[in-house]
Amino acid sequence: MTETTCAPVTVVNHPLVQHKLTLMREKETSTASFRKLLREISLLLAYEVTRELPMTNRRIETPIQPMDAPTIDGKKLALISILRAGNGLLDGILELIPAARVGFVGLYRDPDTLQPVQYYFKVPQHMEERTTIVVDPMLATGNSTVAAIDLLKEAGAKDIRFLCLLASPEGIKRLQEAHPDVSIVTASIDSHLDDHGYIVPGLGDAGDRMFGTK
Ligand SMILES: O=P(O)(O)OC[C@H]1O[C@H](OP(=O)(O)OP(=O)(O)O)[C@H](O)[C@@H]1O
Ligand SMILES: O=c1cc[nH]c(=O)[nH]1
Ligand SMILES: [Mg+2]
Repeated sequence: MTETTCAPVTVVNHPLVQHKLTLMREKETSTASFRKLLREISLLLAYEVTRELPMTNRRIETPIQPMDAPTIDGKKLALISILRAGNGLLDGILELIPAARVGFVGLYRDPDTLQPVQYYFKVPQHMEERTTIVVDPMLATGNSTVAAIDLLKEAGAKDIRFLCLLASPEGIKRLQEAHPDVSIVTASIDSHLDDHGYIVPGLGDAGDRMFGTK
């Protein structure tokens, strides 16, 4: 029997990330602070998720002499946010790579079935030519991420990475079974899911905490 080899799962253990994540987990943290921390963490996680981006050389002139210098071709990158909470990770990465193309997959998780319900889909053209980074702070059951990546692959995407803040072991297993080619970057793999599909210890509902809804 042949075993499927999965793309790597990277946990970003950097002290700055872990410190900010602890502040985000605390239930007394305000909506304003939560949003600010998510933005700050997104800049740090962007460093890891963009590590293997393809580079090209561009001819430039330094004050001393011409050289072929490495650059990222931002236009070849597609950043895909899973609405709503994905936007909290998107903004920081977009600030670092402003030329990136941006898409949105609108999904919410039905609280009873824990199945994703799609309400929006808009992605850049020529997805097959791009490196795609999908962002959503929470990988819980994995149903939302798997559904989003199903849709992105139907749209042509091939080279896909997934960035989240918190992952559950169940969500990682589900994503790896459905899409073993997709690498995962996260700030933490938490303990398990509770009976309502929430990550334990987690941070609660990321979208509600970002936007002050409930
Ligand atoms: O792995 P899953 O079990 O599918 O759960 C994770 C999903 O749940 C949250 O979104 P939610 O449905 O709350 O929508 P929101 O971002 O609009 O709040 C989260 O941002 C993920 O998209
Ligand atoms: O713990 C969880 C699970 C799903 N969605 C969230 O926002 N948090
Ligand atoms: Mg939510």
